[in-house]
Amino acid sequence: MVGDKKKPPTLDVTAAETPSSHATLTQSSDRVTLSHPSGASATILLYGATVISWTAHGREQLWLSTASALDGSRAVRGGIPLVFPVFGPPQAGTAAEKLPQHGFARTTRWELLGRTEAETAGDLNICVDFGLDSRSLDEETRAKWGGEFGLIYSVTLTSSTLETKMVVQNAGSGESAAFDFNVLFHTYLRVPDVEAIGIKGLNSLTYRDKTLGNTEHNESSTTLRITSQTDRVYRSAPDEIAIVDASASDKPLFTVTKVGLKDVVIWNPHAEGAEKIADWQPKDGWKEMVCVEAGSVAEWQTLEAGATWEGGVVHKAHL
Ligand SMILES: O=P(O)(O)OC[C@H]1O[C@@H](O)[C@H](O)[C@@H](O)[C@@H]1O
Repeated sequence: MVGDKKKPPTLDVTAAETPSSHATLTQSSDRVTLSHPSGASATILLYGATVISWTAHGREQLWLSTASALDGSRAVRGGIPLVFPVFGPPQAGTAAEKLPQHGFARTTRWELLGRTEAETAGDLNICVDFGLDSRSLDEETRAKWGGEFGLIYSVTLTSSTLETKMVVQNAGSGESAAFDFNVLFHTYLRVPDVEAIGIKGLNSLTYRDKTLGNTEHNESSTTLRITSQTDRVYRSAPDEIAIVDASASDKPLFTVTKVGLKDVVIWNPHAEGAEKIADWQPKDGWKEMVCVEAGSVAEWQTLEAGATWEGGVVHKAHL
């Protein structure tokens, strides 16, 4: 159950335009598109509340496979899929063991709750909220994970940023209602050339390398370069990660700023991984993307009955 206190006021989301600000929200049966007066935009599918497009500075900022299903038949390959309540393949012996990889949030249709607008530092913020709770899961999914939860997912667009924020509420009662969860924003950033980018902010962190049998390592470079298949979980990362163009004097491409989230996952399947992913197209699309995924995934987050957790990430596009 999504708590009423947290639930934003439901506005007239079908309104095509707000004349005073020239911000628009258009809605169809399967998606919502936000348009900002600067020309920036964001499109979110109700299926998985998956952001499938974010434009700023006149260009697409996210990578989306041209072979991705967008009809609700499987998780979207690209954009920003939501990972909840488990990250990766669930471990046997955990409460999430029967769930599919990355949980059910990305493969469940969410409810559109409403839209709000505000002005900060002279820029308009357009925010749209989506809700999902345990009562709206299908029987099969409910049988696989017992948590009584409410989620509110907010996507906020400004002229150059896209913020994604999640509120998790434990709607159960009694001591046995506590549940453990992981949450992660699986952002596929579009970059001009992945082998020319540098990722800054990870130096001296411990990471688990999934390409090396989940072994633990220490990051020794100040700038991570992607030269082969990369799949790493960096623990307790700093809140700001910079993605720069290392071939152009470290020109900033993106800044990813997390709030209330502990870890950062860096993933690029490279040629060998992309080949094995059925819905990955074009096959050499790995050259134009990098996943910089902020989340809390290295350890479980425990939420007691009645308690609320929140965390989010601001993606800033510099170009
Ligand atoms: O194919 P999926 O389920 O969307 O997952 C994509 C990738 O997601 C990343 O977050 C994981 O670290 C990778 O191990 C995984 O391959």
